[in-house]
Formats: sequence, C-alpha cells, structure tokens
Amino acid sequence: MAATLHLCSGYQPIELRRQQCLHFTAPLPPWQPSVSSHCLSLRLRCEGGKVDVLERSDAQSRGGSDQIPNENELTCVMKFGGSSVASAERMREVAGLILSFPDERPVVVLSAMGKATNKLLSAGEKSVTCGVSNVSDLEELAFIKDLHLRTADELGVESTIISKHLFELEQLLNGIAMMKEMTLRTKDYLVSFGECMSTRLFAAYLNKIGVKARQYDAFDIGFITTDDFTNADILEATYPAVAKRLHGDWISDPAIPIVTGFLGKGWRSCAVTTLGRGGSDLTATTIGKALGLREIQVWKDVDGVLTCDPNIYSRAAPVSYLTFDEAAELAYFGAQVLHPQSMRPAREGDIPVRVKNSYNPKAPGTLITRSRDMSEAVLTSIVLKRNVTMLDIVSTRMLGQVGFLAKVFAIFEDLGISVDVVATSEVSISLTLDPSKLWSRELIQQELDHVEGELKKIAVVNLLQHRSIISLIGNVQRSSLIIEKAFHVLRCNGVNVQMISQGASKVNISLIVNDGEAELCVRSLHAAFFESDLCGVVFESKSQNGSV
Ligand SMILES: Nc1ncnc2c1ncn2[C@@H]1O[C@H](COP(=O)(O)OP(=O)(O)O)[C@@H](O)[C@H]1O
Ligand SMILES: N[C@@H](CC(=O)OP(=O)(O)O)C(=O)O
Repeated sequence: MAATLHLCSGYQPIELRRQQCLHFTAPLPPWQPSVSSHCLSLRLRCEGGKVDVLERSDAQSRGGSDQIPNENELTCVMKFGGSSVASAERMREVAGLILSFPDERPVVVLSAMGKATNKLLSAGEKSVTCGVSNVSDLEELAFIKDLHLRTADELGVESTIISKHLFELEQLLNGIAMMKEMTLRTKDYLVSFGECMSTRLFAAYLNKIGVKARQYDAFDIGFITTDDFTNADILEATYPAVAKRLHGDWISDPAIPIVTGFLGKGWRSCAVTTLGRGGSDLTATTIGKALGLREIQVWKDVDGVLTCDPNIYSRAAPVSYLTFDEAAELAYFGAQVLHPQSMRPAREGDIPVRVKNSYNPKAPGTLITRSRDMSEAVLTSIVLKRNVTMLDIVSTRMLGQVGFLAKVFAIFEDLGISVDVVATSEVSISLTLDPSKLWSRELIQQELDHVEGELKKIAVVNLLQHRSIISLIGNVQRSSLIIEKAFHVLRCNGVNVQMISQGASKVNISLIVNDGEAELCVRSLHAAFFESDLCGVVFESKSQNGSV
C-alpha cells in the first residue's frame, strides 16, 4: 500500500511505494531548522500506509561530530551595501575581498551603487511635476547614467549589459511624467533599477577576471513577498524556492551567485516589490536561512555595530558580540546599520551574522549569535529614533473599566497603525507610534487626526509630536543599575524623561524625550556608560538646545 508524504509549503507531496528509497536534493532548513543539510537520503519502508525510517544520511550537517564536510557546497552569504560598491574602484576592492577568502564559496548580495536609490527616488519625484519634455534633462537621470556607464567602462565590461535597463528607466520616468503621479508600486519598480544594474556590472567584472559568476534578480528566483509596496514582507514560500534555484544551479554549473538585494515579487500582483530601505540585509539573512549556510556576513562602511550612531557621536566604538535579540531590538529602534526585520531569518535558522567593514576588513567586526556571555555586560548600545508621535490616553470612565486597553488597541488594529513603546496604568496608556509605518503611508496628518478622533470617543487624548525614543540596549538583568545611571546623567543635563518602558523585552529600556534634546542625551549617556565616570560629561545643553 502506498502512502503520501506531505512536507511543507513549496514541496510537492510525495507518493511512496513499498520499500522506496527517497533522495532529497532540496534543502531542509525550512522545515527542519536545526539541521543545515543540503541533501538528505532517507530509506523508508511503507507498510499498510505506515512509514518507518530505516536509514538516514545527511550530506552536510552543521556543527557537532556528525559533520560531513562537503567540498562543493555554498558556504556563506556576503552582502555588500551601497557604500561598499559605490564605484568601479570599490567593486574591484570588493572582488579582491571575496577572493581573499579562498575557503569560502559565497552567495554575494549587492545593494545599489552608493546613493543610487536616493537618486532614483528623487528622479521619480521630479518627473511627477517636470513634464515629459524635461525628463531627459533631469540631473538625477544624468547622474545614474553617468555612474553606471563610467563604472562599466572603468571595470572594462560591456556597457550593453545595462543599456536595456538605462533605456527602460528613462521610459519609466517618461511614464511618470505623463501620468503626473508615482504610485508605491511604480516607486518600487523605479528603485529596482539600482540593484539590477549593480549586480550585472559586478558579475560581469568577476567573469572578466576569470571568476565564474552568475547574476540573479531576486524577483525571478523565488523571493515572494506581500504586496505591501515599499515595505513588503517575505513569505515562507521564499525559502524552499530560493534554495532550490540557487542550490540547483550551483550543483549543475558552479558559479558565484550575485543576487540583487532589497527586491522581491508580490505574490498577488507579480510586480517588483522592495523590502523597505536597507532591505538588502534581509535578502542576505533570508538566503542564509534558505540554504542553511554557515555564516551571513554583512559588509558595511563601519567597523561593525557601534555603541551609538557615529553621526551623532564620533566616539562610538564597535561592539564585539551581540545576540539576535539585542541586534533585532537595536535595528527595530532605529539603528540604521541593520534592517529591522533582518535578524528574524538568521535567528530562525540559527545562523551567525557577522557585521564587517569593507573599508577595513582586518577589523574584527561584530558577531551576532543566539546567545553570548552576559556576565560582564551592562549597556551594549544606545539607539535613537527621532520624530516619534506620542499619545497620552486617559479613560473617561476612570477606575475599574473592564476592556479599556482592548478597546484602545482595537482602534490601532483597525487603522493598521503599529505601536512601538507602551506604558500603562489602570486608567491611562502612554504609547508611541512607529514613524516609519506612518511615513510610508503619506496621509500622516489626516491619519493622526483620525486616530485622535476615534480614541476621543472613549478617552481624553493628548497627542505629542516631535518626540524621540532613546533605547538602552543591554543586560536588563542589571536594569536598576542602568536606570539609576541613566537618570542621573539626564538629570545632570536638565532633561526630563516623559515616559519609560522596560516592557517585555529583556534587552531594552526605552526613554522618551523631546526631539530637541535627544542627541545631547545620547552623547551624555555614551560618555557616562562607555567612556568616563558617571556623568563625566555634561554637555552644554541649555545654550545649544532651546528646548531644555
Ligand atoms: N549603532 C550603529 N552602528 C553602526 N553604524 C550605525 C549605527 N547607527 C547608525 N549607523 C550608520 O549606519 C551606517 C551603515 O548602515 P548602511 O548605510 O545601511 O550600510 P550599507 O549601506 O553599507 O549596508 C553607518 O555608516 C553609520 O553611519
Ligand atoms: N539600495 C537600497 C537597499 C539597501 O539595502 O541599501 P544599503 O545596503 O546600501 O543600505 C537602499 O538604499 O535602501
């Protein structure tokens, strides 16, 4: 009697006959995350509709004594951000860097060159109003053309590999000018030209220097997403599809895969989507999990994740180790260095992420893993999220009102607005709204008025704009010490904290302050926690920031 094996989404059910030997060449991680095998052989006996495993062998498993190294497998992901591939010279250096790891067989993920994404967006915005006849004169279009054609020339590769894209880009801008509008869907298609061209140039260059490489557009190899243009989520079906394609091609004809970061394909619309700004990090971790690779490397222009944003405070220093939870919290609360969702696939696949500096490869960088030694850890990093809206909501019915919190959150759910930080008492709630979710929806003021209107039906509402969240990422087992020190520093600087939340997170304490005093707070906190004695630096706040 035969039996049917149902695996997971992405795999066809398998009909089993008696004593059949099964040989999977598809990767396992999506449905067996603890094993990074690429190839599993099972000898199964099928009797009376019941299936027994007689024999099992893994071609490659991660860690432990059962490891059977496979010389031919892909080993890691190497993702290079826009700053790492900003010019022909940088691309040459990145190629050299990849080749300096002869034991690695990487999947390479690239972002658009330098500031190409910003230029494309700006070209689109100008096209809405400039009129069709002026599109070809747009300075941003000239910049994009010049950057990519010059790079092709300097790398010594045929410019014909990108000429179709440059032609289509101009056509698209003409279309936007004609329609006098740019939808979110159009925006995603527009920015996709950046990654499509950088990867083509880089793959061509590797091939030119005798390193076999193959270019892939993520939307063609199984990156299936929601249809939330400009901020799409990756769907589960992506993992088996991407693994099948990359692994299959690698086995049949090995060539370094060069994949576009940031891009996907909407599952309903079949149109190009993007994963939110900085989304190439997420592309990298998704590939890492899909293929069950040994490591995911994200190469940036800083020596790893730093103790705070170096643009706010130049004495920021690299953090050697982080857990996935710390890194996720850090990214979610605004550290530009990592995409907010990028830790999820790495954590699910338990694949270490290394943040490295492509301008300074010798620097050790930051290693992000499931756990780390926290015995000495107090504060790890300080993160700032600006321009946050805060709401104070007080129940009109006062004490003992059953279901007040539920009603408040139902309003946010109905309006599709996500909440960041929350502090509650029985009759009141203070919360902050995620600015990125609001910004991407453009109707910001009308939406806020609507939220206020709905909440006023059940509560007294005070809407406070221009606030910042300062997140103290660290060992919350030492929360008393962190809070004591932080409040001492802030009091020394005359800053009044408007809300504090330790929340369910075990790694983050959030403080809400005015936007105008936030940078001062970060610098003072950094000085106190990472540099000198308590309150060692009290910045001259009052004269510089009228808000204090
Ligand atoms: N805590 C932080 N650690 C490191 N970099 C940070 C941090 N906060 C902000 N940054 C900024 O993030 C930048 C790196 O992120 P990003 O520009 O997205 O890199 P890439 O484009 O190379 O992927 C750094 O140049 C730095 O200015
Ligand atoms: N090019 C996209 C995607 C990306 O991830 O870029 P970067 O790796 O340079 O942050 C952006 O600018 O958002």
